[in-house]
Amino acid sequence: DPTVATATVTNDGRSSSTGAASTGFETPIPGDDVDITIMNVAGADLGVPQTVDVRYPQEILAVIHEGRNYFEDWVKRDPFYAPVVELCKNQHENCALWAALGECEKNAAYMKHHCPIVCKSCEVLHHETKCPVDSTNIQEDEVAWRPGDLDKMFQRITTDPTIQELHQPTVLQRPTYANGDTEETATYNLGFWVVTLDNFLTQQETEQIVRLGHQAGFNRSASDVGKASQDGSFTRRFDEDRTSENTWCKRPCYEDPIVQRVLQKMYHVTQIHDKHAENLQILKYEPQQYYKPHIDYIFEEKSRMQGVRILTMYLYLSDVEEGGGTNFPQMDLTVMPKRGRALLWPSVLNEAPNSMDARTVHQALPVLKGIKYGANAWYHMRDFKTPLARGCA
Ligand SMILES: O=C(O)CCC(=O)C(=O)O
Ligand SMILES: [Fe+2]
Repeated sequence: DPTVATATVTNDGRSSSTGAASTGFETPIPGDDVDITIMNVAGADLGVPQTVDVRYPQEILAVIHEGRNYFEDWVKRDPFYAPVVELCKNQHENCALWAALGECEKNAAYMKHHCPIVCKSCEVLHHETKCPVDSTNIQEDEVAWRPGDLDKMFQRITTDPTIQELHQPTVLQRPTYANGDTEETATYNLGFWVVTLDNFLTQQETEQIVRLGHQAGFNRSASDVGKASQDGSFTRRFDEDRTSENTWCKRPCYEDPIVQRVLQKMYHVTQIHDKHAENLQILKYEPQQYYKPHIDYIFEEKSRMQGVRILTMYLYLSDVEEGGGTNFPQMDLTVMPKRGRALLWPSVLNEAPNSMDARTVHQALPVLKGIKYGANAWYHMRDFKTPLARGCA
């Protein structure tokens, strides 16, 4: 109803995975002499005392009451929670209000960590205890890219004589014109780096990865990355956004000698150690299957041990008779599948390599004829394999 004035309660801190960390609700009609809020010590035993908004007193007090029961009956008594009893507290005065307005679900990423009692989510603090991220502890050499390294990597890939000879890199997009090129003469567009390497994999290598994928077993892909919405915010994807199937190249696939050779080739090109990479994610698309526009960058990982995804190396493992291109809608660019071809693009900015490059939205267009096999290699800012082994990734 457009005539109803709304105010916005904004959870401070990070933006949420549901986009705006906000909830619209009615404010008193201007001129009303109602005090909007009264400060109250409700829930002072559960962390920061909670503001009781006079428009929702019952709801807020009910949330606090339930949260207290949860804390007293479960968290304090169940040994499972012992490591986090002291840590689990509401950290913001509006936790109860937000919970009453449904924010524990709508804005779970922020709420579960900052309002764990009213959201009944003390267990998430286990993760933080088990998987601590101390930014002062991160060694320079543990970071894949410092500002400027992204450009340096792509400059090297596109000029190194050995890479030229072995893989024939093609620049489809780059941030500025190369020396001597002009708008008229350039065979690429300007934008974030997009480079393909034809003949990156041999037929034997592609066939082996596909075989190992089948051995591991393909499953319908689940949500795992951020999806661009119209307002530029990002939400968790729904399964309809991705109809392909995938599997992960863990053991024994990861230890296969042919896979190890592929990983060495990837290192030769990227110069990013394999420990920064997720296990290859092997994909299979049958006719009509697709993956809607999304970004590979994951906001939540900024504060995790592994850091954000900085680079995607996508491997085409089959020729596709028709369709199945990888399309970058904002850049009007489509890369067609070709067996053995690798496609490289960054998810972050050269000057700020922890920050997302929002132009990198991409999709897998529907396969029209034939079967498409591919594989994602996602590189992270920091070591991915150690947190993976600890259950922290
Ligand atoms: O299959 C493709 O062409 C792209 C797949 C993709 O973007 C992904 O899996 O994240
Ligand atoms: Fe992707």
